[in-house]
Amino acid sequence: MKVVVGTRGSKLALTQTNWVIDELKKHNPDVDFEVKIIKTKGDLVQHLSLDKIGDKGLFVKEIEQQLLDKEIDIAVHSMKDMPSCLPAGLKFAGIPKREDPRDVLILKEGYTSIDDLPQGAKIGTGSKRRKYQLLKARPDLEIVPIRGNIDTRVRKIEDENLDGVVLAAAGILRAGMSKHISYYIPTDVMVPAPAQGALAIEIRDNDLEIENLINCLKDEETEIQVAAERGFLDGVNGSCHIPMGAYCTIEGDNIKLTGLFGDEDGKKLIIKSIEGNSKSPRESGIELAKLVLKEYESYEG
Ligand SMILES: NCc1[nH]cc(CCC(=O)O)c1CC(=O)O
Repeated sequence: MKVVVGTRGSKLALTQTNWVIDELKKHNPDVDFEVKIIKTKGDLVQHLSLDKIGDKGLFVKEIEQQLLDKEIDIAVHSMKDMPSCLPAGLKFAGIPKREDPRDVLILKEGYTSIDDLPQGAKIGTGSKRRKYQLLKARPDLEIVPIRGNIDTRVRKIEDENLDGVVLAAAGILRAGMSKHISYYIPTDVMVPAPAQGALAIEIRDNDLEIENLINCLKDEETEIQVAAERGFLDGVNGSCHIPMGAYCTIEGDNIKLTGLFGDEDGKKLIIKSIEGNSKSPRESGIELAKLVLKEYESYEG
């Protein structure tokens, strides 16, 4: 059997895709895998701020079309880049074990955490979720909008004379760049993006053969976390124009889900947690979203 795996061409996307293929090969030594790199709209507008172009699915549409057209059999993405709804005819296969969900600071030499940054230090990030949570901890910081792939963003510390940048631990770790990490931001200081650190393996929804092939990678705890966090995302109808995040932890049959939601300019920023059952994580996400939206409507500041 030959299986074609579609992916974006960024270093992170290729690393993630090769990881998936290597894992699948361990369980299916007789299958031939081929990587097909696909350019997406998101790759073509690297210079624009995501806030300005940001329709959902910027990095996935072209890849999904190739799945539907049977040009590829599997697409590998970062789950956090996936819109809530997949096109008709596609679905997620089993979700592999999540990488570290936290955000990290990559800082200029000498600095080691949020607390020892000098007054007014310049930190680069294009994400409102990261920006307003950083400002909550350190209102004096100057947040500088940046974009680009991981290498580019790390390089901007020197090129744009920043004191640091915020990135997902997962991307840095997968890219083998852990030595750059100065500080892991605790999830109670910075709520991660929904499903940050998890991979999405997308397939045709009637392709049983491929679905079974991927089942060996499935991690049940990750699937529970992703269902809860993406339930929250759907419930608040989140986008990249507002600060929004969600993080789920599991203890036995119980889950704890924390959601973050705010307005475009960070004046309202709500963080709320609920407990729920690990058998109905998505329902907890939707319930938390309702509670957060209610609080948002009556927010006094
Ligand atoms: N928004 C781009 C993106 N999509 C996935 C990751 C990192 C890997 C992950 O979160 O799974 C990144 C980079 C980042 O946010 O630092």
